[in-house]
Amino acid sequence: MTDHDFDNAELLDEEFDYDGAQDDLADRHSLRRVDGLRTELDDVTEVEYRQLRLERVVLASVWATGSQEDADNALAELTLLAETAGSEVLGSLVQRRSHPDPATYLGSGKVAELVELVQATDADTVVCDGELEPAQLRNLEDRTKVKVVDRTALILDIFAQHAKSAEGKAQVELAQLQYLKQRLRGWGGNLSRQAGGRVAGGAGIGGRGPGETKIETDRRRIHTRIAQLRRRLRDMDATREGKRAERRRNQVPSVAIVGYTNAGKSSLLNRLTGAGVLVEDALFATLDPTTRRSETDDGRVYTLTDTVGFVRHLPHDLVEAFRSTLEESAQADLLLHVVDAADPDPEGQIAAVRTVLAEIGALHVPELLVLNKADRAEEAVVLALRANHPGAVVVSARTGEGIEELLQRIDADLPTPEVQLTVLVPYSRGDLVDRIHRTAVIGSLEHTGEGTLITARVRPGLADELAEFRRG
Ligand SMILES: Nc1nc2c(ncn2[C@@H]2O[C@H](COP(=O)(O)OP(=O)(O)OP(=O)(O)O)[C@@H](O)[C@H]2O)c(=O)[nH]1
Ligand SMILES: [Mg+2]
Repeated sequence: MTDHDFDNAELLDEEFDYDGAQDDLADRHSLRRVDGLRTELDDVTEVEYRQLRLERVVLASVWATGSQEDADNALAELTLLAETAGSEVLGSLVQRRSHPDPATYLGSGKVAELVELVQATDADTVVCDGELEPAQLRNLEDRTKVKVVDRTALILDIFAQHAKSAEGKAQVELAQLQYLKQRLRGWGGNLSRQAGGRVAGGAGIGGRGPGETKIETDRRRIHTRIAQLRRRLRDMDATREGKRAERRRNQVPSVAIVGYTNAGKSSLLNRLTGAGVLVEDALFATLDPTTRRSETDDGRVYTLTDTVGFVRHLPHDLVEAFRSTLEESAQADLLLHVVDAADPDPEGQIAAVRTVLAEIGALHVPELLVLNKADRAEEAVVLALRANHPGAVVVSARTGEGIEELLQRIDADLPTPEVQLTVLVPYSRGDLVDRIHRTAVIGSLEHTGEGTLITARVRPGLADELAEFRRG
């Protein structure tokens, strides 16, 4: 169940309750098994999300373009990703070269250093930045004698740990299977060769997905499973689309909160609506979209949706799997693009987010840039960002600074109702008057002997329903 599962009547008529999202964190750290995945295909597709096991990792990265600072930022982000996955980062190693080595990712001298680093730190996993070829992973495993995973596997692993709704879990499993499918040849044998070694358990990063050796024995079944997941996701999307259509019919404008992971999207939703959504200083805390209702000063209702954060080089399989979730943003009336102004590279984050927005066809939606964490950001950085992005609003979800201005900007940027009319609504139709209050911009309102006389700007759907009461 996602938070989308409310109906429109509820949306218009009731306040949302506290939804217990704060308990997410406790949930997330406990043992979980995905329901509904173990029916027909017991032997291959049983997916177990094991209890978070702290892994001892070292990071390896090839730095091809950009400044030293870019390289440092990239490594800091990889560290944060690894920690989010529950690992302890023991060391890292960066190599400057124009291309990764086709056989071993790092050049041979660096591979020798990596082997030493693994031994010296007693690490059990190497995480390489970027997306590696199966052969590169295999060769590095042969040399280091520990498990080697890439950035894509790491992100998939975080998503697997964080997925909560049935839809989110299905989406992550689909992405994991797509990723594994391309790497079957490279993985299975390699890991079984190492049976008895430290990686034999198959737990931890890259091992939390579908079991590799079993999968290798039946590739066809992966395809069956993928088809099944696709079907299931299509059905779920149909349900979601039904709700969206309902909202469109009632013409409730929607605002989607997008932005880089950890930018403060959930904090902002909480600040704007008191929603009680999980906030965590971790990457990809939010995977399931949460929708809350809000109101403009003149009482028009709109929805605010918080959704999964973006990251540089978001794995393509994940974007594909999460397409229907992400596409919600493409259908919004307004995007609040939240930026962490205290991040070392906010412009890089903005660019990465826009790349994903382009990929999901959301560039046509009006965007309001929100520079968040103003309480922590350096003034010079905020000034530079404002100069580059005129129209951006500076806020702090933490202190509340700028929130009033933001609300006003949302008001102003929401689509305004198009149809100007005067209606005389009989007292028996209080429901219509109520909807006018909630969706229209009211010019004047007067109680007369025959009913309520209202002059207002309303949206076309409501104008149609009011046709018989029009006086002008
Ligand atoms: N100092 C400061 N910290 C903030 C502010 N807004 C959010 N944070 C912190 O930033 C971290 C991430 O906040 P979230 O709201 O979970 O960010 P998110 O964008 O929803 O992150 P994901 O769901 O993981 O993509 C948390 O530790 C917040 O407390 C702010 O205005 N100032
Ligand atoms: Mg969030």
